Amino acid sequence: MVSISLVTRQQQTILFIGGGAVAERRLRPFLDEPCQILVISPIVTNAIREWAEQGKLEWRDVAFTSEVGRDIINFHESCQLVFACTDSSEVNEEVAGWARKHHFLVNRSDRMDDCDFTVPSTLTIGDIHLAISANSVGPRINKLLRMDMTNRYSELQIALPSLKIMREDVKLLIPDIEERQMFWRTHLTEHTLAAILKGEWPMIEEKLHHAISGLRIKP
Ligand SMILES: C[C@@]1(CC(=O)O)c2cc3[nH]c(cc4nc(cc5[nH]c(cc(n2)[C@H]1CCC(=O)O)[C@@](C)(CC(=O)O)[C@@H]5CCC(=O)O)C(CC(=O)O)=C4CCC(=O)O)c(CCC(=O)O)c3CC(=O)O
Ligand SMILES: NC(=O)C1=CN([C@@H]2O[C@H](COP(=O)(O)OP(=O)(O)OC[C@H]3O[C@@H](n4cnc5c(N)ncnc54)[C@H](O)[C@@H]3O)[C@@H](O)[C@H]2O)C=CC1
Repeated sequence: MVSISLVTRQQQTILFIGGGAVAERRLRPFLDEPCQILVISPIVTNAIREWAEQGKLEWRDVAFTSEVGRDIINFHESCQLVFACTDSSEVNEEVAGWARKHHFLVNRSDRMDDCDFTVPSTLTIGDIHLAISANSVGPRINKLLRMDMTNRYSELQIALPSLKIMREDVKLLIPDIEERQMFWRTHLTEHTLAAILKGEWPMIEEKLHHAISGLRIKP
């Protein structure tokens, strides 16, 4: 299993066949991304219906058939990701076969062993995006880990914006990559992280500012 981060494009279509609870959960993270979302399903959840009404996605209230598949190919050329999340294994099987014929990657909600990609639990702390895959150990473990990490790393949120600015400052002040790496290895250590997580960011921030000021006055 390889974890990668997906960057979507405005003209890319993410396709959902089925519009139940699982589709809603998988679809939600795409709402804020630059992409088109197409849902093919006779029935959808209230949330999906509302998103369709608000123009956040396109919903076609039809069952998946090969004719619908042809239509999708004609109008959505750049649809590389397909979520087969109906409550029928036969339909999911048919969708997966159709999608692979067109070289699309498939996620099947009923069979992890027939997925080209799976969906991890995710949490976002400022610019940090953490993904948790448990290789089918069970969604309970994913959820517990996610909640634990959310609590554990919440203090980082305060530090990240300043750290980002400091990184740019240091880049300018130390043009050499190896020297720069040395600077960060010295000043941003495991102990520093532990201190930030304990709520000591103001003190760490001052120390880092001091170290960066030292670079400015170096001959
Ligand atoms: C393989 C995978 C699917 C894939 O990616 O293709 C998969 C498989 C299955 N999940 C099942 C059940 C539930 N899954 C959830 C929730 C989540 N499941 C998610 C991911 C994945 N689930 C992928 C593995 C990811 C990995 O570990 O790498 C999350 C992260 C993302 C998301 O789904 O959006 C999200 C956690 C969100 C969080 O962080 O809280 C809940 C709800 C809950 O727990 O609250 C329930 C129970 C209630 C319900 O029925 O809804 C069953 C049926 C099991 C059975 O029948 O017993 C299967 C099928 C099976 O195991 O075969
Ligand atoms: N991976 C996961 O996290 C989980 C996976 N599952 C699996 O996912 C399946 C779906 O779960 P839910 O969303 O809870 O079911 P659901 O019953 O809420 O939704 C099923 C959806 O499939 C649609 N559908 C049925 N036939 C269709 C067709 N021919 N074409 C297009 N759409 C069609 C229905 O209109 C409905 O919107 C379950 O049957 C189970 O196999 C279930 C729970 C969790």
